[in-house]
Amino acid sequence: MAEKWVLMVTAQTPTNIAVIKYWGKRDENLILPINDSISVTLDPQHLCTTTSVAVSPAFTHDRMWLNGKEISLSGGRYQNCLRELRARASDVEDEEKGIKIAKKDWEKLHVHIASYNNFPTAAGLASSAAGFACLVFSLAKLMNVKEDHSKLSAIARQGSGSACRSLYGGFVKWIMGKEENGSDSIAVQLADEKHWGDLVIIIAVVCSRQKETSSTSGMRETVETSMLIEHRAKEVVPRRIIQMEEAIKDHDFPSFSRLACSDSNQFHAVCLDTSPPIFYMNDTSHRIISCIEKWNRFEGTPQVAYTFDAGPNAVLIAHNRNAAKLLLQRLLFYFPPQSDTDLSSYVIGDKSILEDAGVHNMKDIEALAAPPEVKDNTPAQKYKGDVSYFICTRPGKGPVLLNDETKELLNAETGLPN
Ligand SMILES: Nc1ncnc2c1ncn2[C@@H]1O[C@H](COP(=O)(O)OP(=O)(O)OP(=O)(O)O)[C@@H](O)[C@H]1O
Ligand SMILES: C[C@@](O)(CCOP(=O)(O)OP(=O)(O)O)CC(=O)O
Repeated sequence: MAEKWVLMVTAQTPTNIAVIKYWGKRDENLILPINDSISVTLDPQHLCTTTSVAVSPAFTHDRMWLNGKEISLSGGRYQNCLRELRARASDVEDEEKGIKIAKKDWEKLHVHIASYNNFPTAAGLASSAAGFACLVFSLAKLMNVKEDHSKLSAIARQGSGSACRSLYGGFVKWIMGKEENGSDSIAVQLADEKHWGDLVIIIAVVCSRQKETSSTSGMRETVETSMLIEHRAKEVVPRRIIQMEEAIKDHDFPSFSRLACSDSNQFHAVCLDTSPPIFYMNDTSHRIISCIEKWNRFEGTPQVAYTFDAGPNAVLIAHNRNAAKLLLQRLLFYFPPQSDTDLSSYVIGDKSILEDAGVHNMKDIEALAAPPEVKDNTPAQKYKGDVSYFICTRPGKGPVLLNDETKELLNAETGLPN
């Protein structure tokens, strides 16, 4: 009877978008980068991973289910995270359930992990970042690992580099570090999500199919073949990191925007400088860039920043709600949905921006006027159906424990997926 218990923890972790990009490793196994990077954590209300982890003497081996399907934990990245966590586990006691786990028992006990992403996996929406951050955060709680978030970030980093930045909310810097063992390659919070609460983020999901070149192999090929990457890592990024930290501290949107857009463009330029070249953006991505650039120039000062990760999806950061409203009107004007699409599934997340934009139904989209920056004599071309959907969100908080039993992904008695 005593051996039948299951102890479980459930947590939720956000994803993040880099505004100064990580691209290139100096150590493939430990996942040590060749430059610092800075990201904005996205509101977990709209994009997040939920993970339940459980331990029981009845479990015969470590197992994991991702979005309902069992996946193998034999990969080096999962193994590295599990090993690092087990090595730091402490005594655990649950008086209510009469459970006592001694520190040394963790080496023999097995865990079950069930995780769910509320957005497409491996589609360039940083599922690996939220996923590994959540795995490490929830297991650390289960195993009573008494280390701070920065130390945990160094473990999440070994699952996926960008995951280390998802251990914090708001604005986060991943310090590349100098040590060979990676102990100083950690994430730190620059400012929390309330610091610059005016920012509104709209993601244009251009394509949610799985991508051709993963970030991992893409950056390896860049480091091996690009001549530009060294200049970027050594000369350009260090200066941009200092400027970006200043811009965030001072709420200086024009600098923030110029740095974020330039850094995204340079990241895609080093991808193009890779042999064979890597194309992550497509025609729709390029059209979105042109639309933002034209508008920012017309206004004389940036209204919106754009940034693209290893895929065609655009992440657009608007200065404030008014800029977000004008942005959404432009996006819906150029990229209206297919006629059979439902507006409520075309713009998801924080739908209040849609209200601000005065768009309540498909007719309102058809009635949108061409933006004033479009020259009168050239009719604006529209690209119906080229965007799958838009997600409206904002900067958000870091990982949290969930105490709501209805959110648990594993059965409290069997430890198997619900
Ligand atoms: N919730 C999760 N828990 C644990 N691992 C996850 C989770 N979600 C994704 N992963 C891991 O991350 C991998 C996907 O990472 P990949 O880098 O290919 O895509 P992505 O993170 O969505 O895109 P990108 O990093 O370019 O933004 C999955 O195959 C899986 O191994
Ligand atoms: C373009 C990026 O999103 C690259 C992310 O790369 P990953 O963190 O997915 O790569 P691995 O460390 O190999 O798992 C830029 C960024 O997030 O900084």
